Amino acid sequence: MKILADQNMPLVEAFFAEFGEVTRFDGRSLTPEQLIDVDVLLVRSVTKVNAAMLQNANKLKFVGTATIGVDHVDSVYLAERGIAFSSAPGCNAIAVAEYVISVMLAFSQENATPLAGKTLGIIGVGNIGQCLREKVASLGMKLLLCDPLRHEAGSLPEHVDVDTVLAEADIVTCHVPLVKTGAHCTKHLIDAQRLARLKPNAWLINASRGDVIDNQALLQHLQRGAGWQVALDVWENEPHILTDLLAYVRFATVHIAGHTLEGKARGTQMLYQAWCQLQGLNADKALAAFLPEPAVTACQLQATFTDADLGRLVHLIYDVRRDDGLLRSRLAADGFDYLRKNYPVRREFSTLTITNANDFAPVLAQLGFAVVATH
Ligand SMILES: NC(=O)C1=CN([C@@H]2O[C@H](COP(=O)(O)OP(=O)(O)OC[C@H]3O[C@@H](n4cnc5c(N)ncnc54)[C@H](O)[C@@H]3O)[C@@H](O)[C@H]2O)C=CC1
Ligand SMILES: O=C(O)C(=O)[C@H](O)COP(=O)(O)O
Repeated sequence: MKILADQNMPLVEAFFAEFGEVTRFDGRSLTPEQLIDVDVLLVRSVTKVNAAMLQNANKLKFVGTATIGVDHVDSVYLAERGIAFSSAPGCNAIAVAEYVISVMLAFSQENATPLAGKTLGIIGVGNIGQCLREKVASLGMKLLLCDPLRHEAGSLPEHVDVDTVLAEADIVTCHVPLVKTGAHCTKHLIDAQRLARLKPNAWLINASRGDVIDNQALLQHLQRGAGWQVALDVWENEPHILTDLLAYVRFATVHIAGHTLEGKARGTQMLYQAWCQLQGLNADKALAAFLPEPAVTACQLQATFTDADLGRLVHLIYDVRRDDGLLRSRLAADGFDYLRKNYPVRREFSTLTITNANDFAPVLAQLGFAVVATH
């Protein structure tokens, strides 16, 4: 059996080698010819899987994307061809939520203003939005939650509309899927008019898809002097991003919000599980067996630890400024995709065990750290 897998997907050999021969490909330059005689295709977000790509796929039984987003896959076409399809819902939700927390704490430090008391607006309260909502629950922030689909389904009674979020939140973060048509279209959900609703000193974060915010409109607002602080992980027209924006964006990263080692590896594991289910097999391989020991695993707090140290602790595990620095120093020389492919290892908060947390135990546990109870 032939398995074709994106070269940026970890652990494919560990999970899939028992089923056949694994060959790797470059996600952006896959051609239809490479799909001849292939049984299983495993992609990431940069590969368009559609009728044109699959025109020569004579044996394809299964397509898996090790991502949350599915806007690059024509799932209707796959269903018509009888090709099974699976994505990896929630695989890197923790990573994206931790990216947002790192951004907010960095903004908080740089502006010498605490997060407590601020209003955080979350647009899209699915796996990522919900994970973020839970992680920040002990930080003393007021939350405004916007998800019309969940509201209509009766699972988010506290929903507020997007215009209210934009007008009232101090921090706005986007976690919607990219949907290009229909009543809940999200392409340019935040357009020039909606941007104009933002508070003068708002912090705006996008780690969903670049097209959700009209990048030209954002640039024009910022050039005209809008005082927002902006963090963009995703951009319109990746990898050829609007570089004029960089001068106005405080934290600019190369679509890596979800790229913890755990998040990427979980994506592969979920495809392995989906493939096993399709084959009627037991999925008995565990992810933990394949993950390396993190470089830092334990941290003991001192009695002098205060609220102001929370940012330092979070940034010990993940500081968005590292990735902003990589983009700014290396984008011109190396390019967007090279930086994504060679992304330095990043681990989740849960890999750090904290002792002596005392009064900070609840907030740190809520954020996702492994807190050792003290008596
Ligand atoms: N930057 C990165 O590295 C990553 C980006 N993503 C992006 O984040 C998106 C969201 O991920 P999840 O939360 O896991 O997806 P999800 O499908 O669990 O949740 C998305 C939520 O957005 C809501 N939604 C849809 N249209 C909306 C609208 N017009 N206004 C407000 N809410 C709306 C849905 O009802 C749903 O609850 C993904 O589709 C993907 O594009 C995901 C992972 C990593
Ligand atoms: O899961 C998603 O959706 C994402 O955006 C990924 O985390 C990042 O995409 P790729 O690494 O697959 O390009």
